[in-house]
Amino acid sequence: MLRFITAGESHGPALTTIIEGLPAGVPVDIELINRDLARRQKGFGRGGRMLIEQDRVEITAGVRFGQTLGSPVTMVIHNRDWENWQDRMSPAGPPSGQAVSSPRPGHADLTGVLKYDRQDVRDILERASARETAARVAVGALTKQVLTAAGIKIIAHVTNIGGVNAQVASREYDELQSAVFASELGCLDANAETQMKAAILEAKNHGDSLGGIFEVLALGVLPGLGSHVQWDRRLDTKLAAALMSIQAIKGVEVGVGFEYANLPGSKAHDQIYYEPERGYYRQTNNAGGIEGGMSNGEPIVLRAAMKPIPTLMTPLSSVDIVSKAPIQANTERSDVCAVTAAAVVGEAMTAIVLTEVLLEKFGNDNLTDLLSAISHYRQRLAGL
Ligand SMILES: Cc1cc2nc3c(=O)[nH]c(=O)nc-3n(C[C@H](O)[C@H](O)[C@H](O)COP(=O)(O)O)c2cc1C
Ligand SMILES: C=C(O[C@@H]1CC(C(=O)O)=C[C@@H](OP(=O)(O)O)[C@H]1O)C(=O)O
Repeated sequence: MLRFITAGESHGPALTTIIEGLPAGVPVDIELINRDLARRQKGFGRGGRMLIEQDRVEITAGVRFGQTLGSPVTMVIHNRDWENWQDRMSPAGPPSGQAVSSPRPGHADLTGVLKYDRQDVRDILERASARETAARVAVGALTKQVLTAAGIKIIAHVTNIGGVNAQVASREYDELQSAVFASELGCLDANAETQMKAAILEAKNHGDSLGGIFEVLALGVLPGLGSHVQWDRRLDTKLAAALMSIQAIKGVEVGVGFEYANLPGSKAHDQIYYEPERGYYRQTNNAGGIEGGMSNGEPIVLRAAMKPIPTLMTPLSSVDIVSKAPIQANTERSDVCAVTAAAVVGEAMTAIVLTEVLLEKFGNDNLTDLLSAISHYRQRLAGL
């Protein structure tokens, strides 16, 4: 079973993750992990923190001479900002600086202090912060190296920011990837991107914030990953949970998603065809590559909606947790819009889930056996 956890506070010394269940023999390219970490830091509308950090991964277990060993892999990403926070984040104390007593609507602050019996909102916001997603992106970039060996490619792009929608024509993967990498917002529509940037700037000037939507595409996915036989083994269950687990994600669609509600069955379902040299195929992909909780061999298409960033420089009303008097919410340094970063995290979470179900189906001891099992399965499906 592939599993991972992360640890680390936003302004603590480092983020750490342990991943267990990766096969031995996977070639590990650290620069590909660093490339995704750098992509996650991008995006017009990010706050001052991104000028401080230059995320790079350090692998401290489970990899030797550029290959996984089959043992748990540990990765560390150091927080450069820690240097500025050592007194306020000291594990040993004594407390320094003022406790934060003004919880922000939309953040974990108020419910966190109540649930965990804390008197300083910082005790909650440090871990609730999406800084943690840097560790997830490192895990995703590592699992992508298994997926690449199996011929599976993933890319995410931004389709909406603050109501400005991108028009996107379908393209080959390599073209998609270079267009996403070249765009400041990770958006495939240059005109929409200009309007999105103007909307972000306007929000910033008003002390406001914006959310949006990103789409994740997974190409080359074999049919039969996930299962219809149990609720928690369904691929759509796992992917929706993985995307929903990203801070500020409030909606997930598979394929045409909510649009299904407006379509009759005759227009909704992807009809099935067969050609000897191609096998089974569909001419449409409303299902987004998943039927009955299993991948069906068509591209997987997912969309996730992100709410606007909760920290506002023109703050919302709140209540002081000590005096209980009305107060303005805390105005920490903050992003104005982080949909571009969230898209990279979505790509990582999708990679992790697809790797999990791939390894569940074909075995996770070593890469050689994994690729043989995949090849045998492909041959059976091709009727050889
Ligand atoms: C990449 C990324 C960056 C974020 N940056 C900020 C930020 O700078 N300020 C902020 O208040 N929230 C930010 N958020 C959102 C909060 O982390 C999130 O709203 C909060 O943890 C509460 O969780 P919830 O929105 O899922 O309920 C960010 C989220 C992501 C995914
Ligand atoms: C640090 C990151 O994102 C942070 C997510 C975040 C939040 O509340 O979620 C708040 C901000 O942190 P800070 O208070 O240090 O400026 C963001 O910068 C990151 O993405 O690496």
